[in-house]
Amino acid sequence: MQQRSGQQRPDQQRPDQQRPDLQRLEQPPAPRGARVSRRGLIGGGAAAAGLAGAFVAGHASAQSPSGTSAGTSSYAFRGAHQAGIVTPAQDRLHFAAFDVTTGSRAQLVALLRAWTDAAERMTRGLPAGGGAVEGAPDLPPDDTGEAIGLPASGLTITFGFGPGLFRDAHGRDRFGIADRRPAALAQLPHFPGDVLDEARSYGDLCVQACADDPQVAVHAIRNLARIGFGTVAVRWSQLGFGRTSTTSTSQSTPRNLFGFKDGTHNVKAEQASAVDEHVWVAAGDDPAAEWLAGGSYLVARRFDMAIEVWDRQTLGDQEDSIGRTKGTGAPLSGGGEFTRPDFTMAGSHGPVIPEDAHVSVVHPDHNGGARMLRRGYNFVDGTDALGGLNAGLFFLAYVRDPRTQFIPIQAKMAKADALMEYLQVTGSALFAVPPGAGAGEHVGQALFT
Ligand SMILES: C=CC1=C(C)c2cc3[nH]c(cc4nc(cc5[nH]c(cc1n2)c(C)c5CCC(=O)O)C(CCC(=O)O)=C4C)c(C)c3C=C
Ligand SMILES: [Fe+2]
Repeated sequence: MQQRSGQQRPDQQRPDQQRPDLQRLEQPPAPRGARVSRRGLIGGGAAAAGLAGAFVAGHASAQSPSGTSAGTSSYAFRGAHQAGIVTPAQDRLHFAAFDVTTGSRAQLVALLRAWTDAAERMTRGLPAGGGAVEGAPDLPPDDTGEAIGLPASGLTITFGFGPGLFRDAHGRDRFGIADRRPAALAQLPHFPGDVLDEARSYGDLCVQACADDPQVAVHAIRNLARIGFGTVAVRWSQLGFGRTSTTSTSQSTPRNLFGFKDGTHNVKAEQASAVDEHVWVAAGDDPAAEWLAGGSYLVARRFDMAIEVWDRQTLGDQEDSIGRTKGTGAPLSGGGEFTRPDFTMAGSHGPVIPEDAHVSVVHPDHNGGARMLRRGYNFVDGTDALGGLNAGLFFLAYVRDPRTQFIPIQAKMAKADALMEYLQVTGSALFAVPPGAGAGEHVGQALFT
């Protein structure tokens, strides 16, 4: 780590903000055999369910939910862009990468159609199919049932396509779409500090399910995996909690497991021109892949944190590694959380924000203006053999072009970022995220027509 500046830091100006507690709703028990939706079970019957459904269709959008509390809100599945990108980041994540196990293009397209239908239903708070308990007793139910009685919980389901969908490991065109592969969709390079586990990396398809209730997110992935049986197989999945980003100015900034506010200076939904410039692929960006216009690229990287080592560092060293104060998230050059960092301000041993501080290394001013929409989550996957936490940050970022917005910054981080001393990357993947599905379309339809 770079020499500490030793300078007294300017006062912190903004009080710390607390995240509001999740509101949970008390659910009445479901009458046995009743033919009502998940929403019906919480809303007092089928009439309420119908009303709620109409409200969803009429008013919800990917950014603006219908409903008033975290539990009952829902986001429209269909639209120009997929939900779950600029949508205010929900508190829980279940992310899954799938390998396609069929060689049949028709089966793959049928799966995308079935996934679209199920995703649209589940994001409205409905079962994945007709219902968990409404079907014939001699058939497996077409919904697994663990979300009966739970509201939509702000669920969004976002689909992506990995490089392997276009050509297999032997270079074969699997589904007649190889010539439509976006030029930027290749496996990410190996970065110094990557200790990749193949079983936590790559994938032909991905599904990001975000919700305010973990059971709703898990239910979504489980049912999509069930629907895909015989066509896809789960390659890996990751649970996350405590979003580590704000994607809307309406949200307070959460904290990562290093204890620092994360997501302060992010691309946010309300900044329409920044979203257009840095997140959405535009028509003409890639002539071979016009189907991706209105979509984005998703970088997924699992960062294991050396939590116990970090916890033994002094507060000053932790703050120097980040370049911001731990309390308010203000830059070390002073002001409040949203004050612009002054990288030229001198301390007694160099700049007051050290040159190897994370925010200095990754700041757009030091990276040709490159920005990204970060949407990561904390994870704790139990403890290791020594009793240390298997914990970290599941980094998710949406960019218009990973070759200019992610790869150079990650490469620079790997070489020059003080934070990397406490991080190891154990999983990595890149996906092209198609635009939103219009009425009657399945997700990714333009790629197959
Ligand atoms: C390659 C991109 C990035 C990776 C990988 C990354 C990992 C990572 N970041 C933190 C903690 C923080 N990051 C913060 C800001 C920040 N991070 C990136 C990029 C990557 N981070 C950017 C572009 C920014 C914004 C910089 C700016 O414009 O000012 C912050 C500060 C608060 C904030 O602005 O969000 C923290 C804290 C961890 C722990 C981590 C991997 C585990
Ligand atoms: Fe960061």
